[in-house]
Amino acid sequence: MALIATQSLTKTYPGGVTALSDLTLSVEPGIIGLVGANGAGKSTMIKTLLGLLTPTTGRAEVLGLDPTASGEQVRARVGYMPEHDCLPPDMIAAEFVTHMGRMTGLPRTVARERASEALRHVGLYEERYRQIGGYSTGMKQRVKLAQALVHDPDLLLLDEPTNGLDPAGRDAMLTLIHRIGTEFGISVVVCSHLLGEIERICDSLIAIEGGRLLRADRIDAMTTGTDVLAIEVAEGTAELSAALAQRGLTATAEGRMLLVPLTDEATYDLVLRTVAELDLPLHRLDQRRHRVAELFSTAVPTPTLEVSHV
Ligand SMILES: Nc1ncnc2c1ncn2[C@@H]1O[C@H](COP(=O)(O)OP(=O)(O)OP(=O)(O)O)[C@@H](O)[C@H]1O
Repeated sequence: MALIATQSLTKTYPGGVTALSDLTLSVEPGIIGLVGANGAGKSTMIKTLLGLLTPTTGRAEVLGLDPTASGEQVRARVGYMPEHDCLPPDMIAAEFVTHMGRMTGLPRTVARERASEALRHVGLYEERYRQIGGYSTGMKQRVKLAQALVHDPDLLLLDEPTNGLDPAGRDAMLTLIHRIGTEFGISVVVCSHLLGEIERICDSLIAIEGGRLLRADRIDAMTTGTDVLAIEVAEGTAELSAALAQRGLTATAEGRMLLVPLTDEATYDLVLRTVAELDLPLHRLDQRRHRVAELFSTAVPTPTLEVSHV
């Protein structure tokens, strides 16, 4: 069974903005990145999956349930971390998370135990009796994550969990999300406009732009090998390029690398032989892989979408 599936999902807000347009996708359990520039429709997608927004047309399915018809059942099995600050500053973290547990229907003592456990998982156990208002931004994000975990969900929907964090805080949050996804066996959908940072912790990606689906697939399927061979030598790049040309291989320079078309296995041998004959120190020889960022580069420029350069 798919973790999440949508068929022609479209959401137009009353003002006329179409935030999601004809989205059809299916993703398997795991850690899934929902990536797109600001305004791409990520939050709308999350709220639709939770049953908080009703699709204008089309349908969604989460854990085999229709969130429009069975919103409560979906929310009983899904934890949600909203994007914006929504924490009561005067409340003690342990009380707040317990309260959120009670809201999901847990008995008082169970909710209290689960709250302590969730706060331990996010690294706030020692600080759990402090008022939330005195917490740092990173700690507040962790409380939001703890309340999403308190009822032991099967799926977490995290809306921009690294928002407002410095690079070290972002790293720590991503490591924590990865741990939750891998060690606890909970599937996670993590929204971000920063492709580079979530790409490394996710198994799959849903890439959207202007409400339209660019691609939903496993990351390894998006980064298959290209038919280009990248060669880097410590010195003698021009010399190598000329020698390759003599052997019928047209090399294009890209920074310190030479790129040659990879027609078959013989191309590797030809390059290796040429490098050896010229006695050049070879730094790198590998088949170029597609990068996830290429998904976005063919579409309308998205200045707010930061991509990794690997
Ligand atoms: N309640 C609403 N009423 C009208 N338009 C809305 C509403 N919420 C969102 N939108 C619009 O829908 C589009 C998608 O917004 P959404 O918040 O889903 O995008 P996002 O990818 O989550 O962006 P961000 O990262 O900035 O939150 C935007 O053009 C936004 O202005």
